[in-house]
Amino acid sequence: MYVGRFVVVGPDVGAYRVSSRSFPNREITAREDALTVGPTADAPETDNPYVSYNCLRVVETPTGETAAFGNGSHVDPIAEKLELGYPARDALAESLLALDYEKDDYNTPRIAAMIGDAGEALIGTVRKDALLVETVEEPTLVATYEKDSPESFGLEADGAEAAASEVYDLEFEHAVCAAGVARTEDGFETAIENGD
Ligand SMILES: NC(=O)c1ncn([C@@H]2O[C@H](COP(=O)(O)O)[C@@H](O)[C@H]2O)c1NC=O
Repeated sequence: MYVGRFVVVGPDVGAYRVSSRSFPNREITAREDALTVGPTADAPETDNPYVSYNCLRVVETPTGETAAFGNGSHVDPIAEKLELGYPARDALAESLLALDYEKDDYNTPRIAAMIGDAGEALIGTVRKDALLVETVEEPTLVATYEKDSPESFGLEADGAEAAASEVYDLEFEHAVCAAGVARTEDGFETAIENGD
């Protein structure tokens, strides 16, 4: 099954996977304050605005650290609103709605998730027909296609590296790269899985 990009999030661990038919030559790199999806050195040039973006950011909010992740440029306003102290629900809903679903051939939804340092976790998506933002108590998945409403998902990983490799290895077709994030006693740890 092809579900496109997806996030999984629970109170302690989260992950984001890029699956792609149209632009598989991509990788995640660690920048100073973000994990970024972008083309590999040998990738053909593209002007597709949805190919490169910060997919995961860890920010300081007025109440502690928070990790935000998703499938596009909405991750930045979500992170910035969380830094400003917006309630997590509002940061997700306002940013998803402001940027809205992608105006491509598939009306691709935007998906997002966050984990706060007290274990508060939320997931959200904006589709052509809906805006959904939910608090989650157990690992939950939402994808761009097919599984496009949040559903319970048995993520077993208990660390960032394990989460990135677990979602990368899932059976869903056209895996490209993945990021993982986990809450630890010393703040959030992140990890990247770019395959072989
Ligand atoms: N975020 C991404 O990495 C991403 N990659 C591709 N897209 C969009 O999804 C469309 C379909 O891509 P694909 O056939 O690779 O699933 C692309 O034309 C593009 O508009 C993306 N946008 C949302 O998921």
